[in-house]
Amino acid sequence: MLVVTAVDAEAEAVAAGAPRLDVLACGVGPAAVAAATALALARAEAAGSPYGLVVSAGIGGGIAPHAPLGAVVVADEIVAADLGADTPDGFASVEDLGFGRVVHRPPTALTARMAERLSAPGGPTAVCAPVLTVSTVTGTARRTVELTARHPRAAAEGMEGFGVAEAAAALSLPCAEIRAISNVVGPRDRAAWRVGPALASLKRAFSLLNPVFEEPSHECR
Ligand SMILES: O=C(O)c1cccc(C(=O)CC[C@H]2O[C@@H](n3cnc4c(=O)[nH]cnc43)[C@H](O)[C@@H]2O)c1
Repeated sequence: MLVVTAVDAEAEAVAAGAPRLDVLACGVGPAAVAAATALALARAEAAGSPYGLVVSAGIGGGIAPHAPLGAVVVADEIVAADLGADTPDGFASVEDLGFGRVVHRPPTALTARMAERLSAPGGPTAVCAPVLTVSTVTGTARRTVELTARHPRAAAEGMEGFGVAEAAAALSLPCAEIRAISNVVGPRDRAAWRVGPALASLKRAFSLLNPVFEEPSHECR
């Protein structure tokens, strides 16, 4: 399997927890990761050693009350939350508009196994819920209210999951997403960010998840 992160610090945390996995830092935002992930997947396939699963991993914003700082969110839906049109009647997604998709669903059995493993004693607080992908980080109460009204079950926000999922889907591969919570989604407050503890949670999560990724049905090819 291939794990895709945005930045090197996230890739290092994943590799420290799961040293045998292929991990690639592909840049920030859905477009950067979609392009780099598609290239990596296509190259692996052309070389005769295709991947069987792609996982988007990194830090993310936690949506109250679902995901507190340090928690780990496993996506049961990977949602492009701002891909659409602003209209006088509110936001219309590209799916509403009839020319695209805004949700990828990871394999249910895989996300259930991931959540189960993370709930082991000594593991981080684990939540299985939709994770939103945005191109603009939420930084106001108004935007938070708007997003949570549209996605009441969502527990986290990041900037890459949907891009990774689109690349995986282009090669007919399953995709999963995992976010370790570094900040609370809401009015911008850089001083409240806890990036170090979130990276430690990400590392711990991947060390717990190793056995799941080595199970035959999700085996790296
Ligand atoms: O300057 C800011 O206010 C600010 C707020 C949140 C994130 C940033 C970044 O530039 C980091 C983006 C990077 O980290 C992931 N991430 C972490 N927290 C969030 C979030 O609350 N919403 C969206 N993305 C987040 C993201 O996946 C990127 O890789 C700056």
